[in-house]
Amino acid sequence: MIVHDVDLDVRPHETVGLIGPNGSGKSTLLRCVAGLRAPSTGVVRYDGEDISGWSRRQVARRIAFVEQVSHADSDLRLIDVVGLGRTPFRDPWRGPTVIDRLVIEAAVERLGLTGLEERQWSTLSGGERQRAHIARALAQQPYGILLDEPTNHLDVRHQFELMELLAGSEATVIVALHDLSLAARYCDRLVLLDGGTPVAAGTPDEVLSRDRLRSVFEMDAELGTDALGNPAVVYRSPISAAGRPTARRTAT
Ligand SMILES: Nc1ncnc2c1ncn2[C@@H]1O[C@H](COP(=O)(O)OP(=O)(O)OP(=O)(O)O)[C@@H](O)[C@H]1O
Repeated sequence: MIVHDVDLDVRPHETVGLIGPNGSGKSTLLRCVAGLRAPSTGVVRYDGEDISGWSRRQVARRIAFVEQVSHADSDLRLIDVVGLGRTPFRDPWRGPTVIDRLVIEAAVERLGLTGLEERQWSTLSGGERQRAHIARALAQQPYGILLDEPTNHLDVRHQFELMELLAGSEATVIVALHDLSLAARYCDRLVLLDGGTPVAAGTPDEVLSRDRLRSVFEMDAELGTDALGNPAVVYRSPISAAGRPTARRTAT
């Protein structure tokens, strides 16, 4: 495959949401942008520079990538995992500098992980591990952060805190999300993938039309606002194979 015809220009400091159904190509596209997967055609450029010949270290000095899966079987402590974010900048023959320590400490605090620094990785909950990976990405002090479903293990409060952190960050952010309301509320722009191809890009209002929610997500739904005036997708029901909503009762 797997992803094709992508022409995506992400501007500095922008928060771009990648949305699309399961298997639509979000993770694959993120891996290409992260330099972990070479596109068979086309190029990935950071600030106009083709990254195809770059080392992992060169990429990691610019971009942090928070992938979806995180293994539990590690004997590292949380602070060691967050500290990995400093690796691209570190002299391999020296220990962490004072700056490294301060940056790591700030990232731990930012993700609400203070007090868990010494905990073994295997004893952390899924959400704590996910937040530690995001702290590791912040410790990298990157120009850009790529995140693949970073809210999937987080409780509601941490989901919102993370999205506020990303939207308010100086870094350029590309984040794959399944939660369309979070995407609409916090992303400047959305790119909608379907079958490996971007089928729409623009502001949440432009992208999340009722027709697209129907044709791409197979949901009878629409983008509106919640009681507080924030963007929110209201779902009525899945669309059946016959093209009609399946639920008898529909939410308003
Ligand atoms: N290494 C691979 N070899 C063959 N097919 C692959 C490979 N990696 C991914 N795919 C396929 O490419 C398609 C896109 O996968 P991808 O993981 O990018 O989707 P996604 O939008 O991130 O999905 P999800 O929402 O389920 O996480 C899927 O059909 C997947 O099965």
